[in-house]
Amino acid sequence: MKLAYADQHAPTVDLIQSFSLEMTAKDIESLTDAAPLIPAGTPISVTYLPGEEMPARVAAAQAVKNLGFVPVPHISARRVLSRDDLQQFLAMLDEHVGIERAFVIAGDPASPMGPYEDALAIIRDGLLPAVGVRKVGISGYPEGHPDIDKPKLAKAMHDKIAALSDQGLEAEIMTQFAFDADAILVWLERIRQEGVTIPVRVGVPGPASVKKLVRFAARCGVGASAKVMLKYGTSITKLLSTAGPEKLIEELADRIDPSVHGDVLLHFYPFGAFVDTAQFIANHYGTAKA
Ligand SMILES: NC(=O)C1=CN([C@@H]2O[C@H](COP(=O)(O)OP(=O)(O)OC[C@H]3O[C@@H](n4cnc5c(N)ncnc54)[C@H](O)[C@@H]3O)[C@@H](O)[C@H]2O)C=CC1
Ligand SMILES: Nc1nc(=O)c2c([nH]1)NC[C@@H]1CN(c3ccc(C(=O)N[C@@H](CCC(=O)O)C(=O)O)cc3)CN21
Repeated sequence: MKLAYADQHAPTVDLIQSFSLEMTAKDIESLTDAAPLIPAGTPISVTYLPGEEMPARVAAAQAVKNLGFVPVPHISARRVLSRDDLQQFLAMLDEHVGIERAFVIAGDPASPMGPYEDALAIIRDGLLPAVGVRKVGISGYPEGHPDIDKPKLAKAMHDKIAALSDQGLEAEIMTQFAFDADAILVWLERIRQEGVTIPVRVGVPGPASVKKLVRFAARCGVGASAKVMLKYGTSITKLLSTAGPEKLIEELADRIDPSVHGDVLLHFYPFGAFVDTAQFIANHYGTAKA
């Protein structure tokens, strides 16, 4: 599938082809409204946030599937209360949805709420292929992680890729969102030098008020300094103004060299503004026909 890239600047790679999106369990109505704007077959992640019930997450994945998209349920290892709970969640997804993809992440709790310490523990448990999962997303941190040092992140990435490969599963990286093209490009180059060849979906924010961007950045441990936000195309003094990722995407499209940065796609984080994000993508990059 190729999407038309409507910008004047011809990208060196077709960065926007087959982008992915993210929703929460609360976004089913927005997903339904936005569906005509989104190409069939688009992967749509369903987050695993605290305070959501399992059936709501399953219903969201079901809506994704029914509307013609590919559900990518998230599993937050440290938030899983027991192996039974995880098995139940996966069985519900299998029965009511039918999933071929999932995304595994440790999660923010400082210590595990159940038996799974990290994403690797979920993968190693082997429950995913048993319910038909064939492709698994893992994290990536273009700007590093505030609480996990670089060697630990690199080791975790390699261990997860190896464990997925051992089970015959495909792997891809979906990164934490970032505002800084330089940081993203340097990180991509580094992981490729370290031998990571799997596709990377670079996480970018959807259009949002500067206030919301700064709030989410603080909450997620992402840099949003005055300097970085200026490069992104806005100013942190204009808290109520809206900023989209168009400059960041244009810069990435101009500068990504597949021989250096590998296979790179985009993943949009709407932060609650799902319809606005789908509209933004359709407006800027062409309505998406397979
Ligand atoms: N990228 C994203 O979209 C999201 C990221 N997160 C963040 O991801 C972090 C790590 O997840 P993964 O990259 O899947 O790690 P991971 O499961 O691959 O673990 C890597 C290493 O970091 C340690 N670790 C994991 N979570 C930690 C935490 N909260 N505090 C301190 N050490 C931790 C693990 O024990 C392991 O040694 C979470 O802590 C959270 O901050 C959470 C939700 C979404
Ligand atoms: N470290 C870390 N922890 C996370 O939980 C996290 C990340 N990183 N990176 C990005 C994703 C995206 N995440 C989220 C978290 C919350 C909403 C959410 O609650 N949205 C609200 C409205 C948004 C608002 O607060 O204005 C909603 O109702 O959907 C969405 C995405 C969580 N994520």
